[in-house]
Amino acid sequence: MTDDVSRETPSVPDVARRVFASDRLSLAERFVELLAGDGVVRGLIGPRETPRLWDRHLLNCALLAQQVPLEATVADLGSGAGLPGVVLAIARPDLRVTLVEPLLRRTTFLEEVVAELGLDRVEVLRARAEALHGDRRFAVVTSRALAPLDRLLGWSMPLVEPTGALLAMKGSAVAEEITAAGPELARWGCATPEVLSLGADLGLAPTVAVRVVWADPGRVSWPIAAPRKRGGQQRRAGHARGTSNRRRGT
Ligand SMILES: C[S@@+](CC[C@H](N)C(=O)[O-])C[C@H]1O[C@@H](n2cnc3c(N)ncnc32)[C@H](O)[C@@H]1O
Repeated sequence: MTDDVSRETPSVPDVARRVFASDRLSLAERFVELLAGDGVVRGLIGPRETPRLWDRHLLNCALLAQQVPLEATVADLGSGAGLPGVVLAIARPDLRVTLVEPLLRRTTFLEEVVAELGLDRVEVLRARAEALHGDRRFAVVTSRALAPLDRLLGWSMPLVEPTGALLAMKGSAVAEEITAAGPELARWGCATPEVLSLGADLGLAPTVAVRVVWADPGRVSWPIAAPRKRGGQQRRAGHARGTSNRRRGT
């Protein structure tokens, strides 16, 4: 860390008052403090991110909340320090959020954050996404900075309910990712992805997300099996390796 990087908690921007309900804003502020403090000290957030915790992290993750149906179950894959999962839980207390993260250092931080903020509808699972295949399904499966879309489909779609959606935060290369994922989208039986540009109405730099749903929800059977690769063996998604590594909590 260079000396010129401020570790001070950034102050709340005015726009945050329009993004978070008044009774949830203090939780968002506390989460920013935790990220700027322990999150940086424990190496979960780069010190250079501290001044932009609101703009680059909290606010754009909160924009995703508008896209999640009422009282939905949400799995946030590769949650890291809680982005976007913890922010969704703060912004939308009606949601049931499962934070899925394989690294102990990160799940320990997540459990502390959940306890400190009193987020009683949030569970922390120390697991890789694949370890939940065949075991759990969710209305919405979110992620940010986890993997390119083609790989994300294989990790996420077995967890998506027939009428649910994958909702991934992406960067400006989203169109290229969708093109590259063409064969995987077809193989999994997904509809054409929808690209969302969020935040313009609030004067924020656009946050880009992609939503992927099943093309034919009526044909999605359970457990959702990985579709056959040309010339390859079909394998049951529910028997993904790593299940023995799945643990609740730390
Ligand atoms: C680049 S970080 C992104 C963290 C957070 N989503 C964010 O945007 O700040 C990717 C995270 O995904 C986790 N991860 C990697 N492979 C995974 C998998 N197969 N299933 C679930 N999480 C995974 C890593 O441990 C890491 O915490």
